[in-house]
Amino acid sequence: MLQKTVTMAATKRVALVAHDNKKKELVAWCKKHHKDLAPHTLYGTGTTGAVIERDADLTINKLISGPLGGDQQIGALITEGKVDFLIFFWDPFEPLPHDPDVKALLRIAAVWNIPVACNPASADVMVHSTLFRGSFDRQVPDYEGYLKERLAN
Ligand SMILES: O=C(CO)COP(=O)(O)O
Repeated sequence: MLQKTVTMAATKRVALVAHDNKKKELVAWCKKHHKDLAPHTLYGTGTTGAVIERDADLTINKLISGPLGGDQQIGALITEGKVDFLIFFWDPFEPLPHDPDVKALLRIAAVWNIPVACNPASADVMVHSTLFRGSFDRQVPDYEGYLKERLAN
């Protein structure tokens, strides 16, 4: 796959998502990192976003609730180049009716080389990294090049 480089701005776009059994853990993590998160643009699936706003006092651009398509909305934002980091505390113990959407979000994050944190430890590493705090270059699929190649065949 052809790749191109994008440079992330100092203000990051961070998507926050947690399954029901993980929401308390994510809220606690958001409170702990309030200062790290507050300057950035934050997105969240519907319930996660509302709970973070209510309990961690952060402003979240709230999408629709996960089981109704919120994971897919975050995936769409990723393909549009509008998300830089994904913090997704998914539940490793419980199958969910929208498991295909969860899998699709994790897949599209891998396709677009999005840093993903799935638990508090990996999210700690993420926000403490110099890459989160400064600007950084990331390789992403070169869609125009990809399309040109597909049309030539
Ligand atoms: O189900 C989710 C992610 O798969 C999260 O959705 P809610 O934030 O609406 O609970």
